[in-house]
Amino acid sequence: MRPIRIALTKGRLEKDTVAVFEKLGYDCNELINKGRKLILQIPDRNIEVVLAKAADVITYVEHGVCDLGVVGKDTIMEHGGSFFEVADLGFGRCKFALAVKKGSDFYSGYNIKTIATKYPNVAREYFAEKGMDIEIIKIEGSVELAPLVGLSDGIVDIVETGTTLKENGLEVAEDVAYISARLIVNTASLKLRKEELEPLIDAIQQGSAR
Ligand SMILES: Nc1ncnc2c1ncn2[C@@H]1O[C@H](COP(=O)(O)OP(=O)(O)OP(=O)(O)O)[C@@H](O)[C@H]1O
Ligand SMILES: O=P(O)(O)OC[C@H]1O[C@H](OP(=O)(O)OP(=O)(O)O)[C@H](O)[C@@H]1O
Repeated sequence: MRPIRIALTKGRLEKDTVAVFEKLGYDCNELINKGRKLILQIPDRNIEVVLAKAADVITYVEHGVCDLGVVGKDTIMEHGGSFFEVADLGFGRCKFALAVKKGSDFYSGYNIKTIATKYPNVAREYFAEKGMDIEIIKIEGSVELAPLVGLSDGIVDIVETGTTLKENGLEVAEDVAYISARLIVNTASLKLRKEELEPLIDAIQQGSAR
């Protein structure tokens, strides 16, 4: 049988995830000195770590080629999927928010409002719950630009420190959802490799507790 495989989101969540493994005493040499390598070994635990883009972490876990995944709640909310979310790891904290130009009232007037966002499903669901019709424009990055140049009335985006909003004359109108890194697990793996996975899930959960 292959080693237990964990898909890890590249980028902002990477350092904190590796810190959890280090706290558990795992040999993280390959992870720390990874270069351009994408599959890395934690040799003393017979664990393989796969580095992937956030949405792909879900894909690898859903297909069962990875047993576990570390991914932001933002990605889970946007992409959904069939897996178990087993732990809130408490790092990668930020939020989804509706933001507008400073001093403007998003809800004023009767026109259909336009939202620019990298997260169309999250935005659609948020306004659907309010029973509000909106137009969504998908943007790939630097979403804060959209209301500034007149493309949209507001944005639904990730806010962490609030610096990007502040430096661009925008402000939070409403908080949409709390975000943090989550541990996800393939549904079949949890049954078939229960004896290996349960202690590992518990350990990662404990290692992530501050
Ligand atoms: N300020 C932030 N902006 C974006 N994501 C953040 C922030 N703070 C924490 N996160 C979390 O970190 C995760 C990874 O973010 P990161 O920017 O590294 O990758 P990404 O969202 O896929 O962006 P990109 O497409 O630019 O690679 C996010 O999914 C989110 O859960
Ligand atoms: O509240 P802050 O601490 O300023 O962080 C929030 C910013 O960080 C993210 O952008 P990212 O850096 O991933 O770039 P992007 O806009 O190209 O997605 C997010 O989309 C916001 O723009």
